[in-house]
Amino acid sequence: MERVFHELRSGPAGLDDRDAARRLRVQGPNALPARGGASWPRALGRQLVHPLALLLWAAAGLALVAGTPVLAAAVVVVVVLNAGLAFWQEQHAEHAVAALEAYLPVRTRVLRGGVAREIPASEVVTGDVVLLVEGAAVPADGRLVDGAVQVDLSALTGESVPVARRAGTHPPGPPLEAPDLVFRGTTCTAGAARAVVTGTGAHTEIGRIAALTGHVGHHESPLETQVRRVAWLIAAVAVGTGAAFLPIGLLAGLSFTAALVFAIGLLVANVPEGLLPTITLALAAGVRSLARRGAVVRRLSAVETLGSTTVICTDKTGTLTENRMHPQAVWTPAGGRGRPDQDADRVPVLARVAQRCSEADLPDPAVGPGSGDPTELALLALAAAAGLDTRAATRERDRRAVHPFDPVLTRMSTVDTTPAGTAVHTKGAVEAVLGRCTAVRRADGGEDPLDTDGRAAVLAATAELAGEGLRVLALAGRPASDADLTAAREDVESGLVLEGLVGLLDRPRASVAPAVARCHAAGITVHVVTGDHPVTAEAVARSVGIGAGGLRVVGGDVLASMRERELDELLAADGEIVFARVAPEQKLRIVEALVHVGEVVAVTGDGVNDAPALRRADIGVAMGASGTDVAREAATMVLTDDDFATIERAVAAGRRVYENVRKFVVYIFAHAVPEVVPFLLFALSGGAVPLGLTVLQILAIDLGTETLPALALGREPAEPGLMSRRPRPRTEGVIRARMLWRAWGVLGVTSAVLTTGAFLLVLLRAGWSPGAPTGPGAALHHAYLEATTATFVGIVACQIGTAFAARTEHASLRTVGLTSNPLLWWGIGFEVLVTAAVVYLPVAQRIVGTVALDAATVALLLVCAPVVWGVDELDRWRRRRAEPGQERRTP
Ligand SMILES: Nc1ncnc2c1ncn2[C@@H]1O[C@H](COP(=O)(O)OP(=O)(O)OP(=O)(O)O)[C@@H](O)[C@H]1O
Repeated sequence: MERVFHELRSGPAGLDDRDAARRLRVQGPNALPARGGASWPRALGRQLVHPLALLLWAAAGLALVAGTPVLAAAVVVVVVLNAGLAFWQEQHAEHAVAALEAYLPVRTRVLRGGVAREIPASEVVTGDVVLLVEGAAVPADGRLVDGAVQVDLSALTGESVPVARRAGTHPPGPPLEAPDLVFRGTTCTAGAARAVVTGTGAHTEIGRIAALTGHVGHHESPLETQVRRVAWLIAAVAVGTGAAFLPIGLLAGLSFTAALVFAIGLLVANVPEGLLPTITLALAAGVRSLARRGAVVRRLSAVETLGSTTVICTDKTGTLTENRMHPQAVWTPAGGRGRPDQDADRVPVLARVAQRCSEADLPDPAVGPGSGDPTELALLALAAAAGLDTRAATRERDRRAVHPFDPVLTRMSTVDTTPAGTAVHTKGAVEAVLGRCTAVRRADGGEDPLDTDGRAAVLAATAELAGEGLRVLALAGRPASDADLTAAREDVESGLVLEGLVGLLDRPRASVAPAVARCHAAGITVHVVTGDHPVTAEAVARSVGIGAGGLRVVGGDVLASMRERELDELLAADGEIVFARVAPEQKLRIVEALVHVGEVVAVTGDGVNDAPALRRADIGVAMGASGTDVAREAATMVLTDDDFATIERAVAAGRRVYENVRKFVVYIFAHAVPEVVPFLLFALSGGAVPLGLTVLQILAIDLGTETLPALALGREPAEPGLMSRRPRPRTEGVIRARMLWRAWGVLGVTSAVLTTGAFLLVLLRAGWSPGAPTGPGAALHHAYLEATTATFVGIVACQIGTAFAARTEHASLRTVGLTSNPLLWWGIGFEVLVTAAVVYLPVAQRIVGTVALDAATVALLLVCAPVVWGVDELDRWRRRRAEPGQERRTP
């Protein structure tokens, strides 16, 4: 041991502050090396060669072979610009996820100059002595110098069974198997130990495993998988339509080259190559805005699952309540109920137990801010108010043995030296302590045996306090002998004398009741899963509105005796449930049953034992402020403020992102109809009606005018009524039949009628009749160019109308406000500029085949925008009237 300290120029008291600061400057922060910035060319390259891009490259090749270099070049421009945009979107998304780490600073406890101190894990240096406790992440590689812990090495070895590590022996062998070494990236699942840091940052085992450094990588979410499939389906349809156009075009009298050019145009226009990156970016934007509001989502794909949450299983303490406890009531067998500040005679006996049986530190200007479990802090406050010495140092000095708080036993005991001799001190849940008592304290300090009446009196007092929502703790003690120092826990915690009860008030957070109400409106069921007393839990649940439509209370013992089928039936029935006195392991059972009955479950947790339930749930929610590192690692989402209301906000955000994806899918799909109809008309009329749109005009729409409004729709604020609808069924695809009907049948057809009408109107105005020649050199050629330009401008105008229509799925545009998405206005502004350039700039005119339009025609075309929007607005109004309240759940 001395050797390792000597080598690291440190000691059992750790480093002093100046030495640590110096080492930090020399060694650099304890951070893993960032991923190489040089990977961007590859990322960009990937966008150029993904399958849809390859399809477009093939189209460009065909265009070249067909002798139309302008078209080939245009397609290449489409591919390159799209790749650039996709690359930018992906980088943006990746940065958003990487930046999340800043919201979750990992802290760790170290000894500096002999004093325990909490510091950011990034400031740990070699030679630091780190204090490892249950639930803590190991911040750096080190060697244990004291104590023993169980560590979960799965991040390094893949082996999920925790292994024991203890100070002492250090036989030769591979470091990962050394019995006294611990590693960064692993977590302690039990025990307590001190370790001296031997390596930080890149000089750790995990730092060496380069592959692990990029763990924030992007896995395709179910949403993206679905959309990718749809994109492929549409690509296949596009290829099919293109291929079908070839013979049709030939039959209608086109030359082979012209038919091929149009076939390629159709294909390029309809391949939805920009869809996927737009979705990734929308998810990332969702993740970023969530992080700013207290919910750090650790996977992009979780955002969409969040939106379909049907059940939230929440803790009580800290999540529904403030986690700041105050002694509100005391009760002693001799004196009965009293208030701690008024009935001073009842306090001292309780205070003596509270003073000793604790691991918390009250805030003290001389030592530092307080720390520890709020229950213990409240009891210590009671002891301090009674004038007892509550300093941790005094407590440690007098302590002879400790049996730590065990969430299954729900009690804790210590054996301490006191002025009156050695004594056992026990505190815990009333049932857990009362069962170990054989006597109660009399007013004169003597003892009375605990008989049935005495027991009934204690339970009645407990029920009364718990009914007021108080957390009730029983305090007990007895004189100890030397045998108690080494005796088993069962024996130490036996023959106790009950001193009395303390009722602690932990107020519900003000934000919770409204959030619960919003969950109910959104069709989400809220169950409470708590280790606390059933009556306390029920009172707190009711006070925040949980169980407004029926509340059942199920104790951990009842739960333990239930068969799986019974549990399934219990959970499938209506109403909400308080699971009380639940052991952490039972949480997993509840979550599994909920998943089994088809619910989408979000579950909260903070302890080491909660990790399996957090992993099993669809959304595991860990507490960032009070939870353990182990719970954070297992969770999908970490709440930086531990507040239940944040979960509800995250669900709302999840729903919003999902709906926004649908919005831009509607928008992107809608333009296919007005683009394809001119080709159909040409083919079906056997060439009597000339083609209403040129291939390059289609490309100009796809490229210049469409992308930005689609991106803006991904940022659309929440639509009114979003949280008064039922959760989306897990099986429901992002693209629904009704949505396609809206995109193609309503928006698409309206646009097609308008733009084709405009095209024919311009031709007819110039004296055209079906079959009249319109090709180069013909008298009607200029009118024909004017007419195709009108189609082009018409489609852009229709898309502007579509963008406004797509902003809401159900509500009217009035309810969201015309200006509530400024990004969309910017997008449309850009769209208009590009269109004007294409129509009026001579170079563009030459390439795209447009001619300048007169003001009257432009004015006429602009009317298309409000018409398309208006038709959809009417359709939404009709749907809202046809199904009033169908989307709402009866409360
Ligand atoms: N430090 C402690 N010492 C002794 N007993 C305790 C201590 N903390 C809690 N208890 C008792 O154990 C019971 C269960 O506590 P536990 O911490 O498991 O519940 P919880 O997790 O705080 O509740 P929730 O699930 O609502 O957050 C409490 O009702 C209390 O009676």
